[in-house]
Amino acid sequence: MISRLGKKNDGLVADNAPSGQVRVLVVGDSGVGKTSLIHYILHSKPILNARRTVGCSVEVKHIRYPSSTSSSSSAQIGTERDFFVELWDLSGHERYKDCRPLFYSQINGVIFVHDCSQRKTKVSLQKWAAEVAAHGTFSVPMVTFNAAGIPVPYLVIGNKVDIAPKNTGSSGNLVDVARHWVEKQGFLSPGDELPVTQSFPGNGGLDASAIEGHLALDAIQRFFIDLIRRKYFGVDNVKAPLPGWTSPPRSMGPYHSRGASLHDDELDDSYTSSNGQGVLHNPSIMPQETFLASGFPYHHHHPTGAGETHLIARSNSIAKSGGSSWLSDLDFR
Ligand SMILES: Nc1nc2c(ncn2[C@@H]2O[C@H](COP(=O)(O)OP(=O)(O)OP(=O)(O)O)[C@@H](O)[C@H]2O)c(=O)[nH]1
Repeated sequence: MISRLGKKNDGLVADNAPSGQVRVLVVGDSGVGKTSLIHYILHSKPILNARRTVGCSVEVKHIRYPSSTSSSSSAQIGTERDFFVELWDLSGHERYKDCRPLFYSQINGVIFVHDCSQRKTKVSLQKWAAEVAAHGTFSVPMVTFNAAGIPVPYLVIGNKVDIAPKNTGSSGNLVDVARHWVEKQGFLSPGDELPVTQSFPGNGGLDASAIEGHLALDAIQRFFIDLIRRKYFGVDNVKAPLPGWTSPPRSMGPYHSRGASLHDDELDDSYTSSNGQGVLHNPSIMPQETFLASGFPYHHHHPTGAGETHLIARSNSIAKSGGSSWLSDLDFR
């Protein structure tokens, strides 16, 4: 990836080295799909064999800013800079509870993930928020603390909507869920037959291109760009809504004092985007608090033991160096 950086692009000269980096923690209970989500964010396609994370794994996404999703008013004419978004994928397993705080350092943003098919993972987000708030150090913290009790923006992503019990009028059956989603996209009218292929095991197959649009990648990109803007451009886009999202009236203010937590009823206060790509909650407090839904039909196997990804050596090196990350070579400030 690094070799691609520094190319001239439409007459705009980018620096030879990335201009900076933001760090995003991705937390939530074991098995909610954090690794799978990160893979999708990076590669725009579902992962084939998600493996349980050992300790912590870090993936890096390259973003060119101003990008096509940034607002023109914020763009600096004639400049285009490269940034890295570090996605720190923390194992949700209890056995790593004690070592996790080692990774809660210099955080620019947090993505909380829960599994829509298991309500307790949503309730757990309060615990996760408290853990990050108690042990984290934050880069460019806000003066006030938000609903999660942390001083940096966060996203909440409800994953596995494909297998979650629905309040959408469908039965919760995978094919029904896919039909509902395809209808929302405008690909199908109610009553039309859902095109299925034999490529998807178990249910006779679903069209992959329809499935793969279920996470609002654009909203996530905006979140990353907002973090970059906060850190490097001093722009705090607290109240600006994402384009294409409608917002119901809401009385809650943008921030809560420290000690506040993510409440279940807040997580339930949902509405749907006008482009139908996801579910977004709490619009009045965007982008500090943005709620998305995602889900892709997966094979269900979550290997343990021998199948685990082995990143513990890297994790240890972070511990030994007293918090200075092996990713420090990516921090080009
Ligand atoms: N049906 C469905 N399964 C999913 C989805 N996302 C992930 N999975 C499956 O859920 C299991 C766990 O996914 P992971 O991405 O490893 O979960 P994790 O949160 O990283 O888990 P830990 O590493 O233990 O913290 C895997 O079998 C995935 O294939 C989804 O959107 N829908």
